[in-house]
Amino acid sequence: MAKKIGVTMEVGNDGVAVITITNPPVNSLASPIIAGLKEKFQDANQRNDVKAIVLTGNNGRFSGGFDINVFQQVHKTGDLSLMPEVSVELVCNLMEDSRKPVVAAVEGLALGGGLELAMACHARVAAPKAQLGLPELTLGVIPGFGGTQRLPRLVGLAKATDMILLSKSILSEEGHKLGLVDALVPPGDLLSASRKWALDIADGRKPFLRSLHRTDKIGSLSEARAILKNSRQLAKKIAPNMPQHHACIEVIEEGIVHGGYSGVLKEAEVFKQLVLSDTAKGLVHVFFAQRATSKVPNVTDVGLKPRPIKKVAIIGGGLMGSGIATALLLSNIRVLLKEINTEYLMKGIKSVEANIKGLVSRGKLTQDKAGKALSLLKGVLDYTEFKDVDMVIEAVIENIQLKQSIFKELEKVCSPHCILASNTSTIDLDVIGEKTNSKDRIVGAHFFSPAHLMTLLEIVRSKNTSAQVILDLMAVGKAIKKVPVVVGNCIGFAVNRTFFPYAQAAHMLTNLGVDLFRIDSVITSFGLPLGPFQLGDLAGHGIGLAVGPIYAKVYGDRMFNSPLTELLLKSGRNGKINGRGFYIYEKGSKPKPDPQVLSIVEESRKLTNIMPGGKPRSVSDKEIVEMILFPVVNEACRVLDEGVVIRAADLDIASVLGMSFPSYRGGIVFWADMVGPKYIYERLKRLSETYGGFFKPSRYLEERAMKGMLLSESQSSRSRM
Ligand SMILES: C[C@H](O)CC(=O)SCCNC(=O)CCNC(=O)[C@H](O)C(C)(C)COP(=O)(O)OP(=O)(O)OC[C@H]1O[C@@H](n2cnc3c(N)ncnc32)[C@H](O)[C@@H]1OP(=O)(O)O
Repeated sequence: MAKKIGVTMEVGNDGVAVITITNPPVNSLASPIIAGLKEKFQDANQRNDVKAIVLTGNNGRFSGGFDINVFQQVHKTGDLSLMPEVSVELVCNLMEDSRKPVVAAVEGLALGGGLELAMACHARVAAPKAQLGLPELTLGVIPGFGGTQRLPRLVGLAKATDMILLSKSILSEEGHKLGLVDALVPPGDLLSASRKWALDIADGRKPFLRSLHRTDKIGSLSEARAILKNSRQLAKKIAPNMPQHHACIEVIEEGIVHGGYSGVLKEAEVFKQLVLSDTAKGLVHVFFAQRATSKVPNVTDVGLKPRPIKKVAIIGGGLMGSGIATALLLSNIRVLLKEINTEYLMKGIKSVEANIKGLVSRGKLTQDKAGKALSLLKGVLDYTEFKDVDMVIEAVIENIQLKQSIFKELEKVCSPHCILASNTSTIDLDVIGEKTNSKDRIVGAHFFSPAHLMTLLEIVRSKNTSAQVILDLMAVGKAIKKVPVVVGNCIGFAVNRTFFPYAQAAHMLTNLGVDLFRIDSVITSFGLPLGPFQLGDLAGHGIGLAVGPIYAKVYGDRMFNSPLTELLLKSGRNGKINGRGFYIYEKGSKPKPDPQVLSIVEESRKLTNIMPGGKPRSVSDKEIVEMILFPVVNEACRVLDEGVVIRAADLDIASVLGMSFPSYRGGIVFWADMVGPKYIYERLKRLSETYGGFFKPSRYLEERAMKGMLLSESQSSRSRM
């Protein structure tokens, strides 16, 4: 059945017209809604029986803002005329400048364009816990329905810039204290209180306030300039590669200096420029791609319901096990943490406590909630209590025999409905479950470190994993505030597999004579938070050395063998964990490049002997980015070709959340499509002619380059799902 969407107006005997937006699930402001609002406001303004107006949203949600699908259509077509005229025609003329008072009755959420409509009303009455914010910058644009002008006038400039630049929403309780919300009432009284408020304005018992005309919260010009100066510094820090933050500050400043209406006009102009920016294209893609991950064919569309998961056992209290335990406890799931002896168990419990204390000290968790979370944790040394757990997550070291024996044991001690998950990052799930008869309930739950902070959860399914088990794990993932991405079974799964050439390419470049600290700095300027060498330090070089052979076994034809990691370890540098790697790590200060590493690099260069003519290769920054990230794109192509992910956009989300690939570049595949498959293919081909198989373009890339297709265009031919 088609969903019912539209705008309705009902005029009561009291002379109040209630205009209601209906566009489930979030009442987004799609073009027909905007047309409907214009029509109803025109009508209400003209009708003699209407004294005052209340604007509200159906089904407990005011509005989630402008319809983001329209941005996507504009990106596909380049046609800006798809954007309806709202800011002046509807918001200023029909609403704010209406001679009849308009009151917003806000419940659930008023975000983006939704809050902007509410701010154009002459008062706002809200139910408790309504979410209010202007998150437009996360989509690469700025508020475009006058929000850059009205929010500062309602909550003050400092608070408004903070909310807009950081895309931070607030609850209606805080909004009430700030003056954004005029009255806070129980949900059941929302409409009656709003009607009354509107009539009070109409009859002169309450002030008729137009937000855009207010100046009482802006302060003096010099105060405003000081606040905007701080905002510019903040923007430089949080968004060095994005245009919308600085553009937004310019627009706010216009309104401060030349008045709100001038600000509204500039806002509309800048908004249109930003909609078409690459940043907006990338961020809008990420918005929809993230939501698409929760749609898994034959899992989420076959009428299955997730089973409740209330108690989880974790085997191994190391870095991963304790992080996973923390994430579960914080979402009120009981955890049994199993270790092999008391010493390790105490260590594991202490790590969980430290994770939770860290959140309290950073103000992210109250003491009360911390106490509640820790009360749900129990340490054990055997399997006695495993009989009533709903799920086990194994998080021991990457040792095939050990994992096989654990799963064999789990099959005996757990109930037959219990989900048996492994947090392995490299080992084939089929091999782990080889010695069991429970292959349908064996699944990979690949968390990223630190597991209580990183949001990606790769759910790895083997050919045998049942749809029910995948659905259950997806539900747990969401409950613990992760973004689950379902992937197929292969060495490295989606993220580690796609990014294994990342460090290798960096090692090759260094062995070709390029300064390793320059490589890190070029890659961080591109937008990744850590360059490949610093990332290696963070993971620990011991791990790199241990998993190398596992990758070499299957992907050996396209690996670059660098002696650098081994030499580094020989010199006692394991990375951040022991304070020394490529960088020096001292408590309380930023990592410092260690000049002593250069002699180790020299030794590596001698051993590999790949510098052309024995001389360091001179490369531009652009070449560094290409030589490091194009091999990653090439591997992403193989991941797509083999059907390791359901859709290319899943790999984008996995790269953004698992590797911190910049979201404003849309993820690894989206970025590659923007650069152009043909260009990437040609560059890799030329590089492979000089430097060999490491750069050899994959069949998938070659095919798409030849046919002029995008990498994201085609579905896999050989699905692993
Ligand atoms: C001119 C203006 O200034 C410009 C704007 O207003 S830009 C838009 C600003 N608004 C936003 O950024 C809000 C974006 N939405 C959200 O943050 C969240 O969806 C929410 C907090 C509203 C709800 O979250 P939650 O309940 O978890 O539901 P969520 O799964 O995210 O969304 C439900 C569905 O609504 C869709 N949706 C949410 N907001 C939407 C919007 N503004 N436009 C179009 N679709 C939207 C989602 O795509 C999803 O669709 P799907 O079911 O087909 O996948």
